[in-house]
Amino acid sequence: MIRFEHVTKRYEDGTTAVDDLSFEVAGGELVTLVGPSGCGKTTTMKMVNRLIEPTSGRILLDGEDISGVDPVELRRRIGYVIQQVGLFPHKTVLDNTATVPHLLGVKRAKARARAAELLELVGLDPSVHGARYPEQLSGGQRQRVGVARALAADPPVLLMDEPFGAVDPVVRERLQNEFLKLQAAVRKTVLFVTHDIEEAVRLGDRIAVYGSGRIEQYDAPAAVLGAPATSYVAEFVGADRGLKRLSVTPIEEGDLQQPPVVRLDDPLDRAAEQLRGEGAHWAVVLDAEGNLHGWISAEHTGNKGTVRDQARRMEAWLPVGASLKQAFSTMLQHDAGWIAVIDEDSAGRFLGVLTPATLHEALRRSTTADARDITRAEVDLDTVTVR
Ligand SMILES: Nc1ncnc2c1ncn2[C@@H]1O[C@H](COP(=O)(O)OP(=O)(O)OP(=O)(O)O)[C@@H](O)[C@H]1O
Repeated sequence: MIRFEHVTKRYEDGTTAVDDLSFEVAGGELVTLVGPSGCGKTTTMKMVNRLIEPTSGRILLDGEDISGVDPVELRRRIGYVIQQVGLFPHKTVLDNTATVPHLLGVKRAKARARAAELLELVGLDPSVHGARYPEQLSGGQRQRVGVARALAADPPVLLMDEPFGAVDPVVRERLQNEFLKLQAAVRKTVLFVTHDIEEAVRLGDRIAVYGSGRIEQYDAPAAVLGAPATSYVAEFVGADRGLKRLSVTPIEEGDLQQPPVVRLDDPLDRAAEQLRGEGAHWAVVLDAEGNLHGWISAEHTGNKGTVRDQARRMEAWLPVGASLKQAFSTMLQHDAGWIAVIDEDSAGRFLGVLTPATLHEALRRSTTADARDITRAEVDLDTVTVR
């Protein structure tokens, strides 16, 4: 979708801001450009909508060399969100959002109706916030309007330059979560500049870690954190990268162990026999549909009655796809040696359990070490020791 081919930008004073850059962003992908100040992120981004022209090399949008596209026409296909949102102070929020469609020739009433939809999409109530002026909004609300406005012409590509940089960390995290939900729905091709590795990891399908004018590593967040390509990247992502990786690695079905399972209506003596046979101290209890009910300890089996009489409710569970960080945190919160994992999409069907050992394995898997021919011993798990 967006392709950089040997792109270099040298400013007139001789500064090489971007040096022979080649990379590609797939359609519908969210790529974060992350790196220290002055490493060329903004220059990279501004070359995509021709606010800056490359010194050499080509940029292709959907296979078309953008140097031959009229900049105004090009920018209609590209939404642009910046930190200082750039809203018109004398226009209401609704009119700010409706500006682009209106400029594109959409009738005023229709443009405003679309603007109201977009405000709702970014979590603002058009009937409350629509009539306000930008100065009557909080910083976080202004950023939301900036995103709504960038989406107004429904462009396939979004460029976002530190869009959440000016708000406090709590609002920032909320905006990030909202944006991820929005992106799951609208699936734009996004280039997102940030100098914050946490933000890059949280939002990006892939991350481009910039050194000076060059990309040092371009990969999925888990891989950048798990197997930094250079010592520069390792230092940039931080010594706690193992912990960061927990938050970007989802629980997958293949990570799970299958413990002994009994049903609510099984007689207790049969459950006791089963657990003895398997040498287990506990079993997961499922209802007749295979959904998670709870668990039972071996010492509570063997009497008269059914499993239902002795089963305990299961507090420590998560849906498949939740992050390993949530899994770890749930284990700690419930002081549990294992947690149950269910499929929320099929009414809570039990899939298996995650233990500290399988969590550790899942974290190793997340580096895709095997695919890269990296031996497991080289995959560094220095900061997360799960015993
Ligand atoms: N118009 C310009 N003329 C000369 N040098 C420039 C110009 N714009 C940017 N630079 C230089 O190019 C380099 C890259 O700048 P750029 O703004 O792309 O970095 P950045 O990674 O986005 O930084 P930041 O995170 O601070 O915004 C820097 O050394 C900067 O000083």
